[in-house]
Amino acid sequence: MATHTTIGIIGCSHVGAHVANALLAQGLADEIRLSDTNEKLCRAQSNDLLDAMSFYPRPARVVECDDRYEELACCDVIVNAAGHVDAARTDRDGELVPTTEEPKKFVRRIEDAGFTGIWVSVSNPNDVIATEIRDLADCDPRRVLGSGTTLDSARFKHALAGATGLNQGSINAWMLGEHGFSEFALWSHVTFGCLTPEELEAQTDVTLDRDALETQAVRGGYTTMVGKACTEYSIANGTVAIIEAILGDTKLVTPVSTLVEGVYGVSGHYASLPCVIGASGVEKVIVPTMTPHEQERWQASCRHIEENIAKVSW
Ligand SMILES: NC(=O)c1ccc[n+]([C@@H]2O[C@H](COP(=O)([O-])OP(=O)(O)OC[C@H]3O[C@@H](n4cnc5c(N)ncnc54)[C@H](O)[C@@H]3O)[C@@H](O)[C@H]2O)c1
Repeated sequence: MATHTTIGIIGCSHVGAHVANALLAQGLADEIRLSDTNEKLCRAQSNDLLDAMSFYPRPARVVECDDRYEELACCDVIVNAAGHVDAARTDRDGELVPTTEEPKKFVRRIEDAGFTGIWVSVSNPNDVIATEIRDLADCDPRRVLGSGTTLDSARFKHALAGATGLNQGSINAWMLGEHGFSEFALWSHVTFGCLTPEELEAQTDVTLDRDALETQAVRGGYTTMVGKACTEYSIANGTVAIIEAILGDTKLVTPVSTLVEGVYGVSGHYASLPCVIGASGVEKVIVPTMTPHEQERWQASCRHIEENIAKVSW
């Protein structure tokens, strides 16, 4: 673990503020640097977090940086949660044009000010924005990752736990491809404890409706969105799990959006695959053996990301 950990957060509305709170609640940061173009919001979030300091396990500094992005260059990790979630009311692709405008305003400024840490991008469309940040930073791709299907894989486990009555922590289940409607469940690698879905069905009275469970994972965010116009708890905790793996160099294996290079015919942009996360960021991309059907779905999902990338420029 770095001796003095400083985490930057760009965009401190629902997601950014929850990331900050979760980091402080877990005692993972010595300093949090908040940036938001909405200065009133940035001040309010800083003040609210400082008001909570008595209840966190250890003291930390919270620094309000507004849009003075260079002040984030000293961070170990920068979380990008700058976005326009209102444009994603029915589909994350709604944010394609407004949210790809944002990294152009800060990535080069922060890199040129000497940032050498890891970018963890949460903003949507997640794979497009992560590709953009890496292109703008023009850096080792290990230094840039998107939260990708971290959240969707947690949603898949939520659905599977509901269907089986088993604890989510005993379920190993992955959504891969785009963080969006084209993603797919890697059913060939789902396990309950050490049982395959077929073994579980043979030994219990559980019957898994695979299509319905996958739909719950893909569409589950919109159950939350219709009620509160954002999603925040799961993504914030998932992002903090990634940050913890970077700070602690823990070699966590988790699905994140990473630069795809020659995976089942796909190259040149970000999409989610299982990755080993450590101090350098994405330290290894793991390519699971996919069935022919999963390969087709992976390629179709990546085509959707490529079509979106072709619609914007940076
Ligand atoms: N990857 C995931 O699983 C996941 C889950 C939930 C939300 N999201 C995405 O995360 C992003 C944030 O979500 P939210 O609900 O907090 O969105 P939001 O629209 O409520 O807040 C975005 C914040 O970013 C700020 N901002 C915009 N441009 C900025 C810039 N250039 N510099 C600094 N601040 C800037 C805005 O002022 C605003 O406060 C959105 O893109 C959303 O779609 C991703």
